[in-house]
Amino acid sequence: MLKIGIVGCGAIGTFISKKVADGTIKNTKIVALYDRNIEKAISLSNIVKAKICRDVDELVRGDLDLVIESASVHAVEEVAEKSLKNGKDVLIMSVGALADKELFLKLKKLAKSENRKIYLPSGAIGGLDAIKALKLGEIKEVVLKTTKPVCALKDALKNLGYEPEKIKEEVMVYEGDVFEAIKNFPANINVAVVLSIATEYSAKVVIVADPKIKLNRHEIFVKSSIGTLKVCVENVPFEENPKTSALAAYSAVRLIMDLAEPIKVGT
Ligand SMILES: NC(=O)C1=CN([C@@H]2O[C@H](COP(=O)(O)OP(=O)(O)OC[C@H]3O[C@@H](n4cnc5c(N)ncnc54)[C@H](O)[C@@H]3O)[C@@H](O)[C@H]2O)C=CC1
Ligand SMILES: O=C([O-])CC(=O)C(=O)O
Repeated sequence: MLKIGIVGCGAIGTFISKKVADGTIKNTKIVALYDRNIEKAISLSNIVKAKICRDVDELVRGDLDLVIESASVHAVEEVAEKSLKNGKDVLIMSVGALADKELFLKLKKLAKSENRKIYLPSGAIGGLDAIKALKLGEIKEVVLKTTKPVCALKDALKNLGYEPEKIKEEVMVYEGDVFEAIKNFPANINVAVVLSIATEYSAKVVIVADPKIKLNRHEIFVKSSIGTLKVCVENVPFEENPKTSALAAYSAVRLIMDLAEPIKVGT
């Protein structure tokens, strides 16, 4: 039985928990929950009957095997470091935090010394299986173009001085490197960082706000000496959190299911 603790009981944390509760993910139990908004932890505990923890320290000290971070980029350092130091594997959804190379290398070193794993799901994008193989050649170009409805980008746009309600036509709201992208769109573009980690190449990122689109679209372009990959995913957003694509949560569910599979499909 795989015992899981969840930090961040929002759209993704709740979705994964429901898939454990309904038996889609077998031989697994959610045993501990933490959310800085206690109401979120309480409503999730009504579904999975797990212990509600006061803080991350209490959660990582518990009897569990895997901690899922589904909170925010700001939570990653504490959750991952404390999980690994307490002998737990960690699955990170807010991969954007790892754009900080120092943090990435610190956690990698810690996972190695503690003989633990850090899992980074493909999240809301596809093609990482092929991209990891393309990386064995020479990567020449990596581009991610993300188009989301204005409402999904609203908070970030306001911080950047846009008036989201005045956007009536599609508009490019960002073009630049992955570091500034995740700084400005921390809840929208984690996928650019996972792409950069997989390719070990700083992706060029373009973000478009489109008032007419209903889906979250990610267009991925990777050129390597081995070949070129073009993938376009069009994701249904979560009703509870339109910033997040359902595929991101399904990808984590799949990853957890695969931990127990005797046959591994794909790279
Ligand atoms: N890797 C990927 O492809 C994707 C990653 N994400 C990221 O996954 C994370 C979770 O996404 P959602 O479930 O949609 O978000 P959400 O906003 O629905 O839920 C996040 C929950 O975490 C809690 N929280 C936030 N900061 C916290 C902290 N420091 N400590 C404890 N609790 C905290 C909030 O109160 C909230 O209940 C976000 O960072 C999001 O940006 C989302 C979509 C795709
Ligand atoms: O869910 C998505 O479409 C992508 C996303 O929010 C992220 O990468 O942060």
